[in-house]
This record gives sequence, structure tokens and C-alpha cells, in this order.
Amino acid sequence: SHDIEYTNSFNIFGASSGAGSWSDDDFTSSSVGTGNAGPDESFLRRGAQVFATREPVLSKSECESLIREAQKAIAAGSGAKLEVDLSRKDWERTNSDIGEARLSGLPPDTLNRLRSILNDRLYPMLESRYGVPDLTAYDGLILGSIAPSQSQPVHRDASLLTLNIPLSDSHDYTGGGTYIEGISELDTPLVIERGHVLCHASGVMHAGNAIKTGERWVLVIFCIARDEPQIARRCHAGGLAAFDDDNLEGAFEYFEAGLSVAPGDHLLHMGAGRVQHAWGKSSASFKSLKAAADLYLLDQRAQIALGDALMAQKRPRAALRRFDKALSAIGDRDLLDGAWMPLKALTWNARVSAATCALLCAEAEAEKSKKDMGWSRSRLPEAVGRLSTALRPCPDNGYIQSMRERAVELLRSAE
Ligand SMILES: O=C(O)CCC(=O)C(=O)O
Ligand SMILES: [Fe+2]
Repeated sequence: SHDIEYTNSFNIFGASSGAGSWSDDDFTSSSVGTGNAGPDESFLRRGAQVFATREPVLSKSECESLIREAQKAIAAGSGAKLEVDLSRKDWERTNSDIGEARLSGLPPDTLNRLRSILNDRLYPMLESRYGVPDLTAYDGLILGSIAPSQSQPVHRDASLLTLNIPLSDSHDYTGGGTYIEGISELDTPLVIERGHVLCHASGVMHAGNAIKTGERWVLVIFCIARDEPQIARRCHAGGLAAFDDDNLEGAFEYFEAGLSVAPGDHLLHMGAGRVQHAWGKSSASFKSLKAAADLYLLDQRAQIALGDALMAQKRPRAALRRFDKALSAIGDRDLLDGAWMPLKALTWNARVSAATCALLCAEAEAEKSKKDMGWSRSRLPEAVGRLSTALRPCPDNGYIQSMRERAVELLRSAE
């Protein structure tokens, strides 16, 4: 399927032939950290690096004309997806989204213009950044959203390298930009200017961020390379599709095949864990989740899922260790201005779960030994603090309030 995709794409969009005259000075860059850029990172030079151009690469009028073409295609229905794209089909969309135009549905003269932009500017740029020859644009989208919109789920793209080019002036919207997991301490979305190019390994975990006001259009182009069939990425997609079809055996085979070429890929471990869970093999599923949590430290979801699983097994102390680990890795980044909303939600839950575990342990201790409640003395203050933090966005939450009251009460009697 790689060869078929490559040939089809080559026929429409041509392919790269050299790195042109791009140099490091043309870009700002930052790293998501070695090992965090997906299963094909090692095929790329500087695969964990995310680059943004210092100057626009598409002119204002090029950007405006692409928006107009996309609007026309969306209105005519010709930009609609022709086939179900498995990597995107379960994404939620809100009514507020204007829609998206597939590049393949745009008129031939627009495609020809895009082809020359790719050949003259964008392919050489990618080749200069990542050292990969024979790139072609497998697919692309012009996405439009109108406020208030929802953020995309954090995801990988179904390609090797991704180009992301805002077509709207950044004054036309607030919020927006692209969230790139691990790119900075602050974990806030990257907003780049119209016509500038952001590029990254498609395996970097990322998402389009919700806009609060206005309208935002962005062109994303997904590139593949002739000599890199991306077996692990394809196995992951195949596994998810089989899982959706309730074909658990098939799904597991796909994930295992993926892991045989990319043993360090956290998403493949998560996939295997989902199948094992569905099979009721809880210790195998636990092991897969643990592998995922240990392999990819930028996302605490696996760690927190381990905590939830331990809670369900009525092991609050072991669960608390997982929540502690996750919360210390997050380090209150969720409380910063402009923090990524899903991180806020995840961390809020983790704080409440951690406090729940601490309360369960303290209750048990109070029941067992009325005399020395050493554990409660040392751990309850933190639980009270976590509940206070959780109350900040919802001070009237009676459930959290009563938990905090109980924690304070237990702490008093422990002291
Ligand atoms: O909206 C953005 O900046 C990112 C879009 C994206 O990642 C995608 O559509 O795959
Ligand atoms: Fe994406």
C-alpha cells in the first residue's frame, strides 16, 4: 500500500529533489525530546526537532486564494472525504467547524499551483530539515473553524512528515495554534503567523487548538518518503481498524507486528493493552500499559490509567503511587495561563483520584490503629492541598468539599 500511495501522490504532486538553499538561520526550532517523535523518528535526521520559518513562505494572496478555493470546495461538497480515513474518522467535530477540503478534491489549476509551491519551496525545506530524499505529498487538508471550536484530540498524522501553514492572519482569531506535546516547559499551543511554515515528524503527538473568537484556516500537508514504508505506523492504523470491527485477534496481530519493528512505541503498547483488556487478561494488559507509561513520559494518561486500574482492584496505596508519579511529572503545568485544556482535565481527575486514595488509606489506618496514624499525618496534608487545588475551578463542588472536610477531620485526629 505504501508503493501505491507513493505512486499516486507522485503523479499529482511530484517529489522532492534536493534540499534547495534553506539553512538553519531560516528557522526557529525546538525539540520534543529524543525518542518522543514516533516510530519513524530514527529514519529522520533531527526527527524530534520541530521547525518554524522566520519568514512567510506563502504570500498573503496565496493564502487568501487557498481559503477561497477551500470555501468553494466545501460549499460544493467536492472537498468532502472520498474515502473513510481511518486515522481521523472517530474525531469529534462541532457544528462550529466550517469544514475541511481535501487537497485531492480541489480543481486542477489549484493543484498545479500547490504542486509548484511544494516543488520549489516546501519539499526542499523538509529535505533540508530532516535529510529525507524523495518526499511526496500523500494528502493534505485545508481546515476551517469558526469560534467557539473544539480542540482536536492529540494525535499522529498518517504520514512521515507534516507541514502546517496557517492561512488566516493571527489577528483574525484568539486561541488557536497547534499544540505540540513536549515542545516546551509551558505546554501551550504554538501560534505562528500567516504563511509561515511549521514542520514536524508526523509521529510527534500534536493537535489543532480550539479558537475562542474569530475564524481560522490552516493548510496541513502530509508527506511520505519513497523508501520508508512506515510499517509500525501502518500496523497501528490496521490494529485500530480491526479493533473497531471487533476483530480482536486481528487487532492484536497488527499491534504485535508493529511492536516487532518498533518495540519502543507507546501507542502500539497501548493498543495491545486495549485488546488484552477486552480479553479479560488483566495482568497482560497492565504490563502493556506499564510499558507505554515508561516509554513515553510526555503524556501521563497511561500512568493515570494504571492508577485507575489499581483503584478498581481496591489497591489504593499502589494506585496512589501511580497518581503521585503522574502529578509530579505534570508539576502543576496545568495551572498555568493558557494551559492545554485536556491536560487540565486529566490533571484535575488525577488530583481527585490521588486524594481519594489517600482518604481510603487514612480511613483504613484510623480503623486499624487508633494510636499512631503516621501515614495519615504525613500524607493527608498533600491530599487536602490537592482537593483545594481541585476546588479552584469549581468552588461549589459539594463532593470535593466534603472529601476535603473529611480529610481535614482525619488529619486532626492523626495529629
Ligand atoms: O490545526 C492545526 O494546527 C493542526 C491540524 C492537524 O494536526 C491535523 O489536521 O492533522
Ligand atoms: Fe495532525
